[in-house]
Amino acid sequence: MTALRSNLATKSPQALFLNNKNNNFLKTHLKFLVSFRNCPKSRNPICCLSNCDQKTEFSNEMEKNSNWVSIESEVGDKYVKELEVAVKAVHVACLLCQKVQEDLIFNGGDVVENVQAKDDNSPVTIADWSVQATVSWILSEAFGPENVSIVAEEDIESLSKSDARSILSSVVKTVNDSLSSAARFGIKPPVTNLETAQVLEAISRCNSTGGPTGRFWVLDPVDGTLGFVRGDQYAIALALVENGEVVLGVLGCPNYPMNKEWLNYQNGYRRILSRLTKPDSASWDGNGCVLYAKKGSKKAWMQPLLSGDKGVASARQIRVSTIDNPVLATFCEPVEKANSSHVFTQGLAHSVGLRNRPLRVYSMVKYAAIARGDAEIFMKFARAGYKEKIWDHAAGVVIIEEAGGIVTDAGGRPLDFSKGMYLQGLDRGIIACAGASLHDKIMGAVDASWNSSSL
Ligand SMILES: Nc1ncnc2c1ncn2[C@@H]1O[C@H](COP(=O)(O)OS(=O)(=O)O)[C@@H](OP(=O)(O)O)[C@H]1O
Ligand SMILES: [Mg+2]
Ligand SMILES: [Mg+2]
Ligand SMILES: [Mg+2]
Repeated sequence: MTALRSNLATKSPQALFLNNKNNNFLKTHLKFLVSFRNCPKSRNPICCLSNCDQKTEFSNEMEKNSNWVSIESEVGDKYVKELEVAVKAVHVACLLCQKVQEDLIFNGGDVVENVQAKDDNSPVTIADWSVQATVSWILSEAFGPENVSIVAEEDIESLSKSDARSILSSVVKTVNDSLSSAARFGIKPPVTNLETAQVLEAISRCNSTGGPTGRFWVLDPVDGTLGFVRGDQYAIALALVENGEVVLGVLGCPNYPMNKEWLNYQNGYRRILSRLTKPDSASWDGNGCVLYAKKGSKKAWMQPLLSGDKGVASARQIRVSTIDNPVLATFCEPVEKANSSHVFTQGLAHSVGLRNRPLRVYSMVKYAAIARGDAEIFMKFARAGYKEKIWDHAAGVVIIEEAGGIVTDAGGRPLDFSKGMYLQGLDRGIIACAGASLHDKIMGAVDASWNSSSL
């Protein structure tokens, strides 16, 4: 494992609200009775723990610490528990990442030590491994390890080597710190801290290779690791695939606040700095957001990321933009030219009349921007031979689709999540749009410019 010394830093760096229809979480996990009253803020029925007459020690602790807002649940009965657990796990993971990122960028965290290079020279950090271990542990606890199959990005090969002892102990500490404060999300922490072997086991348990049948989770513990180490945007992406179809998607975007203006800041370092130095600023709405959707519900939701001790609002529905005129549309693409051809998309943008500057943002935050209506088009054209991985797209695709958008390859076919860890058979690139009319225009432009491109 080689330490990554390249210029990573060159850019400087609830009360338990539960819908009363589907409080499976309480029934299956907390094992105590609840009563309901109407929440004045959300007008939804909320779980009123203080009225419980069968409180356990755990529930008392939960009440003290919990500021969890749960699922606005018009999602139907299927996958309710899966969605609740997934959203909670992503909240926990977001807070974990925020802490590690702040430590890395502002508290003198050791970049050389804590950011490593993989064989393909892409970065991996203690946050990537820690999130993978944490989410894997939470899913296994909730559903039983024998029922949980996960396809995820990271493995333990390099982490298990003798020269990685220090980074491994940082991962173990980060996982335990994160799980010990997970009660605020209604997750029961481990009775005692996880041992190193248990953390390694949780990471390596994510060794499913996916496929066309059965059920598996798809996890990108930190998507946009480069953005993460540069103090910029990144995402935590968790999806559930059943019989080759993405049925749930949850996307945590810790640096993408509810207020979209902050996304346009060109300097990620400053964006985070603002959060640290201006917590009371009127225009600063604090933390990031968590988006989620269930296939077929025709609804996608966004919750504010909970910072721990603050009160919270409930989720709100999100919808793609109604803009269908390319002149007014904004398109997103990867920051790194190596990940998608900026030259090709520039030509294409010109040919369809896109005038706005492209929004270059790391990670699946691009999918989030389309789903929230903050941008209209996402294009990714990787170099020939690059195989897109399912964890880089699964959660984002279902969220955009349920928010009213369209995601296909450049041949107009839906992305195929049934062929293992790669998006096999992808035609040229990925195009996500806020609506059918924009999508048609972009598809036409791709066909017109493809043969003259060098891709
Ligand atoms: N060469 C190449 N071509 C295409 N795609 C690649 C390439 N290398 C990496 N990746 C994958 O891209 C993920 C990050 O994608 P982004 O769209 O966020 O790109 S960028 O960071 O904004 O440039 C990134 O995800 P993470 O590893 O989770 O950060 C990779 O899976
Ligand atoms: Mg990724
Ligand atoms: Mg990743
Ligand atoms: Mg990676």
